[in-house]
Amino acid sequence: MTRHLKKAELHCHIEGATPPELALAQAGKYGLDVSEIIRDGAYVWTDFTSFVKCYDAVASLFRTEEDYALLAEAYLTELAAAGTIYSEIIVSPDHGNTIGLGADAYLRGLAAGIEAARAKTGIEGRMLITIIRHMGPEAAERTALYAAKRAHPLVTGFNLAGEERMHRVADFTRSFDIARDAGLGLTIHAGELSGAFSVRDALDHVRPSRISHGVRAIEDVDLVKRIADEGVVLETCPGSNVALQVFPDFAAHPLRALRDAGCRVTLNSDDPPFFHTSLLQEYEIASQVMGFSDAEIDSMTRTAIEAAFVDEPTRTRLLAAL
Ligand SMILES: Nc1ncnc2[nH]cnc12
Ligand SMILES: [Zn+2]
Repeated sequence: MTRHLKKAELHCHIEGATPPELALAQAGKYGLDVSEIIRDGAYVWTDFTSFVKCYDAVASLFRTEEDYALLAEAYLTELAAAGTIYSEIIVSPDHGNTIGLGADAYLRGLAAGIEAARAKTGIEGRMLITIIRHMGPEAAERTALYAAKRAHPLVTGFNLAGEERMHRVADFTRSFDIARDAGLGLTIHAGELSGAFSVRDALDHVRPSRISHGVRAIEDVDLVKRIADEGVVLETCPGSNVALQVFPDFAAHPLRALRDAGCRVTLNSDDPPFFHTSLLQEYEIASQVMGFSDAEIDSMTRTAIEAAFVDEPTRTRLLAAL
């Protein structure tokens, strides 16, 4: 049991945290048919491509500042009930723009939800603006310029998500330069759908302090050593990886091997209801299926706080809370 352990996560896509019941309520609110994407109370997808389609359809059910506030508050309140003291949500102002809400209102709504959850439970939250690979480098640069304006103080980081098999990290270096110059923390989805070369690309071209997933680095022993030597933090999401068949099962997942090789690893939920998981369940899997001790799990939580994109007084306070 890990319910008694304090928890922290660095990697959850906020629209991907929508429970199907909330998606159904949102669809009812706007009179929309979601029978193509929700069946028997579960999201319908079969591979990464259909997952992204389903994700985008769910995102389109959130149309106002209040909708986004409700989503963030509900998610963070659930996390806090499971003992979570810190969460970074990955946000996409492009979704706000697509729906006609606009990026500022999108962030304001999410921030209101984070603040409401903090007021109720004490959980601390931050937002990482993401660019999306399959939307291409030009769209990414526009989003980076928007992120650099620091539209909300709770925006502290910058990520690259989306279809990893499209484009190379080198295509997005300008975006990352813009985000870095604005003082945002950097992380990149790599080594999830593509192999070790993709992680190497991210480290060579951007040098982020963290890699989102990074688990397929295990295919290259020299790269694993480099990650360990350079102290790069891996935001691992085992439940997501098994759901997307990156690995056939938890026994084949490299979390233990990466940790044993000296890599700094953390536990994360990614898109929890899509992958039939939750942060609590990721902790449970680490404990009950992968056999990590409570002390080993605590050290992953500590690593998450050490690598969090927060100011130093907040980090000190969070570390003291562990
Ligand atoms: N697991 C994932 N990988 C890449 N992009 C994503 N966007 C939402 N979930 C994602
Ligand atoms: Zn992700």
